Amino acid sequence: MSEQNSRGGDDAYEHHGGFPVYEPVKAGPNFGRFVDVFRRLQDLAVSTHAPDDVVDQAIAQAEALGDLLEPYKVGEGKSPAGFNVDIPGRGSLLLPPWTIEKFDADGVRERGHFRRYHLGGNGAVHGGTIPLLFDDLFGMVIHASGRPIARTGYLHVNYRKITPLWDELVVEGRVDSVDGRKAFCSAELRDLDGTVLADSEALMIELLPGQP
Ligand SMILES: CCCCC/C=C\C/C=C\C/C=C\C/C=C\CCCC(=O)SCCNC(=O)CCNC(=O)[C@H](O)C(C)(C)COP(=O)(O)OP(=O)(O)OC[C@H]1O[C@@H](n2cnc3c(N)ncnc32)[C@H](O)[C@@H]1OP(=O)(O)O
Repeated sequence: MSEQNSRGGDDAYEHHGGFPVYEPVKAGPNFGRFVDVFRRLQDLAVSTHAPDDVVDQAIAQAEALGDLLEPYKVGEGKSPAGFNVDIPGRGSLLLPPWTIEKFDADGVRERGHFRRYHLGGNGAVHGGTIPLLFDDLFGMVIHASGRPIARTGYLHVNYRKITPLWDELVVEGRVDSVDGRKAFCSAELRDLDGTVLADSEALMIELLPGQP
């Protein structure tokens, strides 16, 4: 069934701007573990200082792994990475390993942690990782609200406290108001005591037909 957009259109193509209509790519039973193994390697790649011969062995083994996987490369929208909401970070290594707790029209909440890979300085999460979390959340907020596909016009982040690695944290966002194609959104990142570590406001702009 097609849905109406803010201009009253009801065409499925219009709903997706210039995006292709993706079919869900279901992950196999071992894909979550596949992602976990690579997350461990990402952490180790940025937290080890191994002797040269060990680095040489790691290069050889990683190249062998690359050769194993290379024949299975697929285009955008054809890999389970990024499309499986039951896997932390939807199975995408770009995203931190957060899990969706709430996904409905009045907002989206996710719970998770940052890892060594996301280190900035002096034990804190890298300041560029937090906008990534918010930006992706706002994409899902738009999707959950039933609005047509949108891109981020602006994303403002206030860093209120140091965000720690490894601690369980919660992020929650919603659409606050809508003006034609423009959806004004907000979100907060909190620790489990409820302290706000960062908050964000974003303008999500509905794509016109054919816009990439
Ligand atoms: C991916 C699928 C995964 C599926 C998995 C399954 C479930 C998950 C569910 C959902 C998916 C979840 C996540 C998706 C992933 C990521 C989401 C993040 C989204 C992004 O990460 S996306 C990348 C960063 N994003 C860009 O790469 C945008 C580059 N940009 C443009 O592409 C154009 O900019 C465009 C097309 C946006 C607009 O262009 P345009 O020409 O159509 O429109 P125009 O400029 O006229 O603006 C219209 C009105 O917005 C006002 N306006 C514009 N910009 C403003 C600003 N900065 N400040 C204040 N107002 C602004 C104007 O003033 C006017 O306002 P008014 O109408 O009142 O005059």
